[in-house]
Amino acid sequence: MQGAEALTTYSLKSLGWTQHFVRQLDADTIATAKPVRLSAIHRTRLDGLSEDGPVSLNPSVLTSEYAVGDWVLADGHMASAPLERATEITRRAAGHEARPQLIAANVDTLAIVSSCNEDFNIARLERYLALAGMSGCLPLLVLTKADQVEDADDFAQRAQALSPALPVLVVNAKDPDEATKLAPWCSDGQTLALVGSSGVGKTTLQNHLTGTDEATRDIRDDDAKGRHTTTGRALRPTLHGGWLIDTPGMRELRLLEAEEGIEEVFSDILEIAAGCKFRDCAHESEPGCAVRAAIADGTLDPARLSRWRKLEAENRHNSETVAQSRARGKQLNKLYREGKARARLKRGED
Ligand SMILES: Nc1nc2c(ncn2[C@@H]2O[C@H](COP(=O)(O)OP(=O)(O)OP(=O)(O)O)[C@@H](O)[C@H]2O)c(=O)[nH]1
Ligand SMILES: [Zn+2]
Repeated sequence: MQGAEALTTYSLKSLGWTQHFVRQLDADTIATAKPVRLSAIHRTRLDGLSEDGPVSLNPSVLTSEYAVGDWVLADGHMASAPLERATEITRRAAGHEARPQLIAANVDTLAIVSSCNEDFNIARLERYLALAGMSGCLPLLVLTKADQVEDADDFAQRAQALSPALPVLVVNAKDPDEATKLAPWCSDGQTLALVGSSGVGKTTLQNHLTGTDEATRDIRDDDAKGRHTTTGRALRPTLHGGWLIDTPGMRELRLLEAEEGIEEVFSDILEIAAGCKFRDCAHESEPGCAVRAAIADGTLDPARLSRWRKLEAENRHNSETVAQSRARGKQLNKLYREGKARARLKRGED
């Protein structure tokens, strides 16, 4: 390794290769397979990283079937279809058709970034948690701009109340030492992605984690390709032995078929609703409504109920306008269950 980035090689493990992918190969393939992790998807070409360094491959299926973070097997310059993903982040595509659009694959942890000020919004955090649940990624909550408020811990406590198991970090993203609090989630071949509103500090955190600032990043891209571009940088190595995925779509994720994720985040309400007299109770004016009773006796926060309603309504709206939603939904549910199982396994190992 001569310092030139193009010569850098990685072991499969450090690229994020796990048993999940090994299991998909038969005995013959394992010996000869050339696994490649995709780092950028172009119109007719795929960039990837292999044990032997960066490669450029020709797709064997539509390029829209591939996502940054996918694993493929290379046969010469030909890429196989993507291996079955461990996790999959999709969003509702812009425009009338509203197809599900792949954002990224095999992201281990989805960091939900919010600042400790105007941006802090419990309903939005719940949306992102639902999204993480649906994608199969483990959620991590990062509260930035701790240096700009007096009561950062208060924000952390309110966020923690969403789920006791949720890791919550409070940082001043501009401080490199504080940014390294995210290192455990992007070390040892682990892949991290950041979501959150504009201006909350995602770029600042990513630059610290990858050891680049915008200026040097631009210069390096000029050097490598002879033109100014950051498209090759969708999958970037961190200083800690892991990966960051940052695609344009990652920044504006919307809910898609997130029902299961919503159910998980609002499981307390669903448990209460199980006690309603009518199975299809709308919790409006029906007799024997356990949800309204819980609000009346103070066990359920009415604001939380209305956030749940809003999210459900929005999700229904999104889902109805999505063509192919059923097939995709089934596939997502499967991934979601696998992700949950994997998450449990991981927690057990800690
Ligand atoms: N004081 C303080 N400033 C911060 C912090 N995090 C980010 N900023 C500043 O907020 C501004 C926006 O930060 P970015 O990292 O560009 O935010 P972003 O989330 O990448 O925004 P988009 O690129 O629009 O998605 C910059 O001026 C940062 O220096 C923080 O924790 N404390
Ligand atoms: Zn009810």
